[in-house]
Amino acid sequence: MQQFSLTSRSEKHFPPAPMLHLPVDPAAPANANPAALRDFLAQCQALAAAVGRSRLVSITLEVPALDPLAVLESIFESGERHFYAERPAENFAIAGAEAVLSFSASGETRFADSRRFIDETLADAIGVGDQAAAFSGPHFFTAYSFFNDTEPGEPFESAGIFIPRWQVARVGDRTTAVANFLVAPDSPLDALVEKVWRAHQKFTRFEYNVAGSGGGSSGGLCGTGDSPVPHDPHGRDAHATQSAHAAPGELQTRERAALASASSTYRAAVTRALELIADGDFQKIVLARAKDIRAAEALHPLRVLNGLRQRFGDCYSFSLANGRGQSFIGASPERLLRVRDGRLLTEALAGSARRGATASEDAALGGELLRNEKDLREHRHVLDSIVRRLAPLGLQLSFSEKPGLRRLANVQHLHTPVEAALPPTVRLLDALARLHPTPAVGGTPREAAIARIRELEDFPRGLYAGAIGWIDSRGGGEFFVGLRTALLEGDRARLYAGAGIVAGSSPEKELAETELKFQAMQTALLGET
Ligand SMILES: C=C(O[C@@H]1C=C(C(=O)O)C=C[C@H]1O)C(=O)O
Repeated sequence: MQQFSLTSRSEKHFPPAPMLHLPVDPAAPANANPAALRDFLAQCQALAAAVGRSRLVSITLEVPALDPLAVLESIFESGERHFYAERPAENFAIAGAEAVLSFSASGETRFADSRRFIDETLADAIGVGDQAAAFSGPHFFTAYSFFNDTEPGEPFESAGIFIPRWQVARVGDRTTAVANFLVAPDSPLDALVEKVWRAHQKFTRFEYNVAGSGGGSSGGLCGTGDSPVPHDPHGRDAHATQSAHAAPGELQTRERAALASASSTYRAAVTRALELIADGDFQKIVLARAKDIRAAEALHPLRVLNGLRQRFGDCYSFSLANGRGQSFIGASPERLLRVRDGRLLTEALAGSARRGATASEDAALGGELLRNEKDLREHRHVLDSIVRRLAPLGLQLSFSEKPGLRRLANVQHLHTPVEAALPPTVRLLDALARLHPTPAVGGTPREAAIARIRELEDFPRGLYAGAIGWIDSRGGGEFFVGLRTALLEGDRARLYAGAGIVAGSSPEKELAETELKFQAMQTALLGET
């Protein structure tokens, strides 16, 4: 794997140089053999020699139907990076693993630096295969933490990007496989041919590994019974621990005390935020909690994910592994941004209520939410911010004046989709840099609220409420917000949930809302709670 450094060999090219495509059909019988592959790679090597540096080569192939999650689970190794995202209601899933090229950045320039890395990588990339196929070509799997900077020792960088060695994606009933590799002017050609040919064979006749996919479980309760002291991946005291060796609902006394104290810490933070709102420091702030739990055995991120994708069909079920044994998983309801065919899609999602047990209770709760002045105000802050932040880019946004409802298995939200044509001069990352973090997860005014989040929360957010997604070689891509999530390491999980606070919010109700939001992940990790 190569780590990219910003050497600025090319000045900012605008618009970016398109990726070079060679007119070779890798699926044609004449090409699908090692000798033809060798010729092709020799050609790539000549192109690498011409510029005096390695070139990223990306081969796209349509393959027989595959489930990308099953492929990733079959090949899963905890020492490798991976990215997985699926939204069943939109009928797509994408998986990628093993970094061929990676990049990280931090601070306020992280979006601009990422853009430069992507442009420079694509300027040197060579692609073959069906470019019209969905998810063809190299993809930049990307994660931005909530804050511009992360704290030392956090498992994910403040901006982390990788291009996977292999990628499998499904849209409807079509599956594409992409192999990416670097060809250096002096790469040993035979070894390269062998490696790429093996990958080709593997994905055209993929066999799932049903028995041993890495051990661990998607849940189960802890049986070790000793210390409920949380393992804290960030080296701080955790908010609350649910060491789940007790049956759900039967918390030990110490655990109950820890949960009660976490609850009162949260209520106190909300009360303080309400004072700051009354003082005019800001109008909205989103305050979150972290909850640490422990399972009976190692938690396998992809097995947990299988439960999430089944229960939350209209969310992004995702897993991001850092290759050092930690993964960040979730079922996020919130699209931050999608860019496709010159159109940008984003949304305001804020204002929450529980689901009802019956159709009439559910409809009544939804109706109340749609009329609730406090929730509508909370929602409006997000919509206004999206409009304010995107307007300077010259976007003409269209959205409806009144929000609708997004109904998830455990909770319902006020929802307003926002759409615009993207001017050719505006890039996905320009829009993302302006949108993130929206007041759905930060606050308004942005800077004043965000500064207080660090003060009022006593755990690092990391990727919680961050921006996670991918960018393709044509400038399209999709990002969602890191919500309804957990950070997994071995048998430990840290769950995150927050709620928007505005004048009129009640500490008790906000606490209940975070419990509701924890539920999705807690159930996926430990079974019914
Ligand atoms: C902050 C979270 O969710 C966000 C906050 C919401 C709210 O305050 O009503 C609703 C949806 C999300 O935008 C979370 O899930 O942790």
